[in-house]
Amino acid sequence: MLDSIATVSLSGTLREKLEAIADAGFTAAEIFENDFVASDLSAVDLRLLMMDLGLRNVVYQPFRDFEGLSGDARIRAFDRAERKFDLMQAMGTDLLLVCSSTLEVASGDHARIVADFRELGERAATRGLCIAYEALAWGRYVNDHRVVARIVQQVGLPSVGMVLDSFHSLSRKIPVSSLENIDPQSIFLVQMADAPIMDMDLLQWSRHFRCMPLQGGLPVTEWVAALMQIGYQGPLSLEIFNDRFRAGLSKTIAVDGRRSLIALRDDASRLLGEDGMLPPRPPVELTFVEFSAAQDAEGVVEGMLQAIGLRKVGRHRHRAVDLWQGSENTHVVVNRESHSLAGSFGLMHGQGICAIGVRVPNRADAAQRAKALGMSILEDPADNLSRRAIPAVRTVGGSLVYFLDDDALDGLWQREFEIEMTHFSPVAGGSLFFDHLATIVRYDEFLSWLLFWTSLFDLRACQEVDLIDPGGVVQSQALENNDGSLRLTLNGALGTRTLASRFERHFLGSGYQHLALRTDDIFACAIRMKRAGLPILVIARNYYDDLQARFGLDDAFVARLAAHNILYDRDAGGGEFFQVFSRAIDRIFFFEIVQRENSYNGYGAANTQVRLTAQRRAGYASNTDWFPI
Ligand SMILES: O=C(O)c1ccc(O)c(O)c1
Ligand SMILES: [Mg+2]
Repeated sequence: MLDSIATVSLSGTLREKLEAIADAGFTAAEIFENDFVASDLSAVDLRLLMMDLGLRNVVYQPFRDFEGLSGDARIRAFDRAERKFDLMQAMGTDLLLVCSSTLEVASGDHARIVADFRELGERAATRGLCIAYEALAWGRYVNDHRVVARIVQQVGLPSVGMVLDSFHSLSRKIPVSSLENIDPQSIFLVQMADAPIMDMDLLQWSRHFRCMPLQGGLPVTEWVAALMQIGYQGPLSLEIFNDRFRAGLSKTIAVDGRRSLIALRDDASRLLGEDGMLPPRPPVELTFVEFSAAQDAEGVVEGMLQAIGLRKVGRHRHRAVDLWQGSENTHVVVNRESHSLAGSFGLMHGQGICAIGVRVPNRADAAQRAKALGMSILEDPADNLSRRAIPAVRTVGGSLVYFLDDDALDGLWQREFEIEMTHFSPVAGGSLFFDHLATIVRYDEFLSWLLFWTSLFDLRACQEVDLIDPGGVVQSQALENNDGSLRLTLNGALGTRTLASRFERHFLGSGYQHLALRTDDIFACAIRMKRAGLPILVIARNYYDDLQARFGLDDAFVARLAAHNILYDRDAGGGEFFQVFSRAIDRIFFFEIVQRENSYNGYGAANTQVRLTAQRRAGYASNTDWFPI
């Protein structure tokens, strides 16, 4: 099958778009009319450029408001089509996409529409060209691919077929099973787009929020599986109208597009019970996080870890790297090597998390999947703390994810570190476990991050929520695996005045903004942190009054929460959530301590405006604080 993408999906000039498309490994492209009209390339230039780039021109599109007209308007529509045929022959494509009419003056009479397409098909055939009819979800009379299939069948010409566009069909909830009745020979092109589930006007949804497969919530995998099952072997072509893609880098978006199609085909063949084309998504669990602390002469990172209640348990045998633990299986590496990836990362971004390690069943398979998805793999990074080769993948923001399997983990810490505490015992107040990692992502990279994680690992994308920062709105989406052993949040700001955007400016890009550690006793932890002098984010009194009214909490409990600046949330099932935040290191990185009770599964979104406002206030506070945020 050809992998294709419509030029409308990317930013840039037509030439830039096509170069990015070819570089990403696509073998075909759709030429969107507006891109051609605005270009200084002639149709012949375009043909030569695409030939040079090794791209097949699968379609010229869209041809609008053609069918159901009468009199002069009909004659004009055919004249317009002939001009497009001239262009197509010069630019080297044999397919014109005709999307269903939105015109009020047009007729919806099927016999007339069939007659129009028969005549258009006959005229196209004399030039060796073909016509593909597409039902726009908001087409005035024709807005369902089942109707298009009937019309195409009635036209009965080999030069007239259909375009199936997953968005138009799935946004209208047309059952995937309807594909079973379609003759695959009549499908001239399949356009692929996913979209987040939203209840909105179809045209607006389509023009602004389409996204790539694996970035949205439509059943696109089932859709492709159904197409495979009826024997469709033509191109799959991404056609994505998305505001963020138009603002993003064409190279990045094109690479994402290929990644999305590779994962989609693999998922679809697995759904059909066939072997996949790449190793399957491995189950994952977060096993360590690594801080870059080469520039941290004052030991602020370690001071905070200590105050929170992690314990330093060992030192690397050959490197300036310390090992900390919060529990038996919660490892935090503090890397003070300046001549290292961690050191370079710290120079560039400041102190923070430069790598994480995840446990997978087989590290080579995980690396092979990442590679097949076009991700950058370091087979054995120089920073690897082990003498065994441990592959790592580079995230969208440049930090690393190490793949560790049981073989790599076997004796890893004991072998490589001088361990002072062979049997880990937690400090008073109990163990600390990884809860989640919050990432700040650039607005135009949000969907790239989403695709990175969902194509690589088996993670569920939760419903996106809007967080209100005093400086603007932040879009937030959580990704989590089945048992919660890997939880990530992606947070992208639309404006430039939020805490998230300040992070971007100080950090220079996308990265981890805070690490949430889970305790079984938040009050004990809060007392310990206070004694240790950890600067805690101060929460305003109004919040606690509101909390009491909202949940009917008793005075003593609310007083305890307030005394320790602990935020509280409760879900419909009686699950409870407690959160407390540290101030930030270098205006960038901070810690959150949480406690989850009764299977609370959220992230305290209801508290986020209060937290972000407190952080904003702290930002104005005097610089005499330990870590001014
Ligand atoms: O939004 C549109 O107008 C439009 C045009 C062409 C397409 O193929 C499509 O899916 C949508
Ligand atoms: Mg389309």
